[in-house]
Amino acid sequence: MHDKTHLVDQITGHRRMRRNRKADWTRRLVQENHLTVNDLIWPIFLVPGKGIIDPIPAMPGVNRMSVDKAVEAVKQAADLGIPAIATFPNIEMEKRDQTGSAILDANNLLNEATAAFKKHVPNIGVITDVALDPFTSHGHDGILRGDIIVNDETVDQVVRAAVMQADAGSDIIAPSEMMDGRIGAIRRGLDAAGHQDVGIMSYATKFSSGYYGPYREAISTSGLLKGDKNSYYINPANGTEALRDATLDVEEGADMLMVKPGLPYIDICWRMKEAFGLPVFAYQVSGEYSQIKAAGMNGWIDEQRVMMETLLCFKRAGCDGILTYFAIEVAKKLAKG
Ligand SMILES: NCc1[nH]cc(CCC(=O)O)c1CC(=O)O
Repeated sequence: MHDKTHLVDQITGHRRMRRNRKADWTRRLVQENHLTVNDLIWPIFLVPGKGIIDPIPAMPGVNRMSVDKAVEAVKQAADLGIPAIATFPNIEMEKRDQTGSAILDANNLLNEATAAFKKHVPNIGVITDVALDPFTSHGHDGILRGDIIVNDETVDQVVRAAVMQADAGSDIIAPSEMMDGRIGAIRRGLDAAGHQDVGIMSYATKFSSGYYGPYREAISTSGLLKGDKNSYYINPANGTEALRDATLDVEEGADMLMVKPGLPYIDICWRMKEAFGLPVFAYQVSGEYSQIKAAGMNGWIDEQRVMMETLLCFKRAGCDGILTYFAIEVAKKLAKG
């Protein structure tokens, strides 16, 4: 018997957390959260034309694709077991105008792509955005009158666009433009058009964030945008206001909720899951992706490790899934085990 009492023994007594961490098998046994391919939604960028795979400089590894190439890529995503994609179009400049009228073209790039995916890759879900920013000459998500983004007029247009997107085959409408009353209006519009089965994933809490920079390069809105989006996106300082906004979306009929950006707003993910019990998704946005890529490419962090870690953290925070530009890479990694 040795009588040498370490100070630590007096403090911990019988409580030793490291027993469960001592071996790979104990760690696997007690792991609380897991990331699977079923958690992934893959956002993709579309361009007009044929045979185009155009790298986005600010997002290494991410391309803008013409519809034919996107069909091939989406087939690969489906084969890997990814449940859904989310599409964002880079519309020709000459088609952009003050009101984003090209969103009401039934055959616009977005709708053309949806129809192609539904035809050639029927077993993957297609999620489409109804924000006007890819279609406006000023890069704002709504209709600009003077220097005001007009709410109700924008909602009317968004509803018409949502019905057209559903007509083209979209499975879930994901409105990201943060106008008031849009979820209820879209729900009524879809139902009136016979699209009762088309869901709504609300970008319920979309913050006015600097993390969207690379995305704006990807769809060529960065050079257009005058001012900021502070009059419709949420102030990054406000968590309770975000919950209130999401509450309205739930009352108006949202089927799923989204938090955007992801990691810096992970407290909101948790609060939303606790508050509503609805499926909650995080959007690991372009700036989050590019940060990880850039640091990885410089050898400053282990990119693969941080990629997997961040996505697992979303699961721990209560998310049901993540929109991530890493989706294909992650799905391949998970398939290898
Ligand atoms: N409706 C706008 C929209 N749709 C998708 C993103 C960002 C996605 C990303 O950064 O990955 C944004 C934000 C913006 O440009 O203000």
